[in-house]
Amino acid sequence: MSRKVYIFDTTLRDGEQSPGASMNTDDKLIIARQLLRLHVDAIEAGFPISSPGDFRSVQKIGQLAGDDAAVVALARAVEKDIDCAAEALRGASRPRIHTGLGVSPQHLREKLRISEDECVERARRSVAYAKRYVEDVQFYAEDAGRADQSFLERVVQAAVEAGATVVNIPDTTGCQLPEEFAARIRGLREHVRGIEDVTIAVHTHNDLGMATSLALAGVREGATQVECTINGLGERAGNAALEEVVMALRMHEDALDAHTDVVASELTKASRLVSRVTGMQVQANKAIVGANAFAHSSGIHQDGVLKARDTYEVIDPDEVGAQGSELILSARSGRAALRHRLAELGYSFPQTEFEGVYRRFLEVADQKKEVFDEDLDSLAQERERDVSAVYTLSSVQVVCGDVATPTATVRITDENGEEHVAAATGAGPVDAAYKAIDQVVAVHGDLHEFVVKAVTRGIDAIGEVTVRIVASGGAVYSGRGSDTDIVVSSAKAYVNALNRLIRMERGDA
Ligand SMILES: CC(=O)SCCNC(=O)CCNC(=O)[C@H](O)C(C)(C)COP(=O)(O)OP(=O)(O)OC[C@H]1O[C@@H](n2cnc3c(N)ncnc32)[C@H](O)[C@@H]1OP(=O)(O)O
Ligand SMILES: CC(C)C(=O)C(=O)O
Repeated sequence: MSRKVYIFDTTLRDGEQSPGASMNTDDKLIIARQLLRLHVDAIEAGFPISSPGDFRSVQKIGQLAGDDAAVVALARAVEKDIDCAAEALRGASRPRIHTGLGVSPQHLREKLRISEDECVERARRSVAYAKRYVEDVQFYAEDAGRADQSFLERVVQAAVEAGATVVNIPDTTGCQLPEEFAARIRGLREHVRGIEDVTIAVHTHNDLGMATSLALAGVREGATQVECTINGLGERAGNAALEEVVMALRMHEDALDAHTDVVASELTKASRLVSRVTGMQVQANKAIVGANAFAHSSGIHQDGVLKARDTYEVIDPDEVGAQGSELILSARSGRAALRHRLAELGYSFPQTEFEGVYRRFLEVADQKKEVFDEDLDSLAQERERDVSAVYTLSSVQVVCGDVATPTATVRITDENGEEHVAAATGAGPVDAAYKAIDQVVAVHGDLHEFVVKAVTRGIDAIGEVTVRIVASGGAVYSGRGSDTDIVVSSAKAYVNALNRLIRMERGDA
């Protein structure tokens, strides 16, 4: 059995420090319930001295969690903060006070304005003070990533001697390389006496986009607690994303000799919940939980995934509670994906006809970012109509606008393969196109009804036109056409209705 890595979720504390992600107590409770469903080991619920609301959040989450997770309250290395944290945690089954201070030259000199000796002394005192309230005291060495290593070891030694149960080594500014951070953890394990009896935690930030790598580098060197947030929320560029850490540890359990007890199938739900509650959108290409995490839009990838999912997917979407893989149809898609999606929608075409559908699909896809199911319905139905066509509209070109006389030129191919070209003017571009069509097609019907509607989404939607024409004998024929250009849809619909009229008159409808 590999080592267990404790997942310390700080979505409600560091995550909430993301600009724009503030949460009230009710918001925090909603998220805390989901964290419990995920089986995280510790929930950092807030910073009680910070505000009465955060105090209440810690209190309520302490009551909610029961024995299922440690509930953690943050405090500076300041007695009144620790008193307040202890008070908020009163009644929690598994309370933990998380106290500490900056240890880098920048933090000592510029922010705290204290000497190294004073820092060591404050670390010792604050841990010992917190121990008066709770057994479980976690010490953080803020900005450890930029600290002098031997000084960091001195401070951590003091915290361990004062009774810290967990020592948290943050790369607060996310500036280290993974191997540098790993060396810090290694150094601490080699030089701090008694550290083998405490949990080493890593708390990494994403300023260089390496928060997850940094956390895993720490785990490789013996850290057994990772601090992380859902969706990677957190101060500035955020923290290590919980979903990334959990899935990376699942995938590399043997290499890292480590596992977590997080219920991975709850990850997608957790991500969506946090996004909804905080109003912080998850970027589409976010690992594990982004909208595109299991979406494939290029033909080569789609073909591969259709043949065997693992050609391009290393995580089964079900494993993280996502709703399966998705094929996004675009101009980069190939025949395999189109044929597959058409079949799912209930359309199948012989190979010769399919090539025509594919060509039309590419024309539409070149005009649209994404081809939706409704577009495919339209394309497939259009193809089904075209198959029995007497006349096929090859192209329509119009000149129109408020100063031009609307003029249309149409190219129409008849059933013998002969191409006809005609041009006409009209009251508008559609009227002009219909008059040009009338010059080529041997029959005529009076336009009785003309309806246009967008069948797909967006400004680049496919517009579908339905017409009804009345033949000289009074019979009514309908026709339908679709295209991203509604003049083209209109012309196709008219030709489609005329084809029906002709076939009926010939008796072959
Ligand atoms: C790395 C991290 O993410 S740590 C967590 C960051 N989170 C937050 O800051 C959110 C909650 N913070 C707050 O609500 C407020 O900042 C409070 C209540 C903690 C303090 O408020 P104020 O008393 O008004 O102080 P202010 O925020 O202006 O400045 C922070 C003070 O704490 C000191 N301080 C900062 N960290 C520590 C620490 N770990 N231990 C001791 N003192 C500290 C600073 O040096 C500064 O002291 P100074 O006023 O003597 O210069
Ligand atoms: C409070 C500590 C752990 C922190 O958030 C940081 O150093 O980034």
